Amino acid sequence: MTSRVPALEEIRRAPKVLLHDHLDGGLRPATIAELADAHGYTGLPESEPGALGRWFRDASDSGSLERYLETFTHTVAVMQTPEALYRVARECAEDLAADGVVYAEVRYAPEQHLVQDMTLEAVVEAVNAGFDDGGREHGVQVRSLLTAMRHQARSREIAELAVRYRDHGVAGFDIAGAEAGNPPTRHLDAFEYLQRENAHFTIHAGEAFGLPSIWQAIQWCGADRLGHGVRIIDDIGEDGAKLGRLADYVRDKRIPLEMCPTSNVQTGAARSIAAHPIGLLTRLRFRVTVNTDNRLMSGTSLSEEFAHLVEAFGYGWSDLRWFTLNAMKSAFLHFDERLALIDDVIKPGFTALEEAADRG
Ligand SMILES: O=c1[nH]cnc2c1ncn2[C@@H]1O[C@H](CO)[C@@H](O)[C@H]1O
Ligand SMILES: [Zn+2]
Repeated sequence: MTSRVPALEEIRRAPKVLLHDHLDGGLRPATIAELADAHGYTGLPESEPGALGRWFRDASDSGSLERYLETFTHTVAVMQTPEALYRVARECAEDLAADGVVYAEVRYAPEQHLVQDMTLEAVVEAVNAGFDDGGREHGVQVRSLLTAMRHQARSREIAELAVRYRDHGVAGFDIAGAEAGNPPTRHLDAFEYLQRENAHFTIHAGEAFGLPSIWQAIQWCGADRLGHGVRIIDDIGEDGAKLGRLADYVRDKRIPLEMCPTSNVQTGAARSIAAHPIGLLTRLRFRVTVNTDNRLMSGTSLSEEFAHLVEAFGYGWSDLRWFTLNAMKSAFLHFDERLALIDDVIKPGFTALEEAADRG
């Protein structure tokens, strides 16, 4: 039986789409502990998996993006060999499938995995193999997005890497890291190159910094989607009555917002889930998508993010279907492939759940 108010266990069965999830933010605590042991990494704050998982969540609850990002030192430290990357990617696919995700774009920064002299290509191939094998075994399609770190200077090189692997598991490009002081225009060269190559990219913008960052990402860099984009709210009147020119542009052009509610509460970009701009942006029919950001640091899953929104805003099955269709339409996948997933997987899956809810 399915209920009218979607319950967590039912949401898990819905065919979902995830566009914003970091590979190095989604490891299983037990895997971190085992890899640390195997590779002689002694820097972990806790050794027992349960305590380690709690440590990541608590340490990420600081209200500051910079402090949130410090926790990645530990996950990146244990992802420095092809075997470790393969395992982490394969388990990621397994965990997403267990949560009912049918299509995912998972991102990571290849330049952070070169400590033991792997080449950038070896990094990409190890992750791709993990996604392929895990995806095939558990029934989920996982593509990667290659991230360049915004405080570093390798974005052009990483953009070229993304183009080289565009037909081999890599769906696009992204920049991430501390936003304040590192505007997207620092990487204009990479974005202009990607545009010339007809390639897709998203930019973390409007998370820890406001409208200028979003404006640059769209109007200077040409981003297809916005990572977070929560601060677009600064260009919208209190009750949504009046949109500024940038907010109008984002809505008119249907620019997808990759929203990550729990992560935003942890980094201080929103006060609570109930106070998260996703409520207003959804009412105003921006192209909102729901995402996890970092399942480990936020102790979450896509189903749990949906369940939080159901609780805070009273969303029903039709809203969850709408978020999912928004995400699938916004994926960096060819149009015919998006359509096939919508027609063959997403719509029938949601219809079955909705019909069961009507009968129940
Ligand atoms: O919400 C976020 N905002 C900005 N950067 C992030 C966020 N989550 C993770 N990373 C950064 O992206 C890198 C590659 O995956 C991570 O190592 C982390 O530093
Ligand atoms: Zn992110």
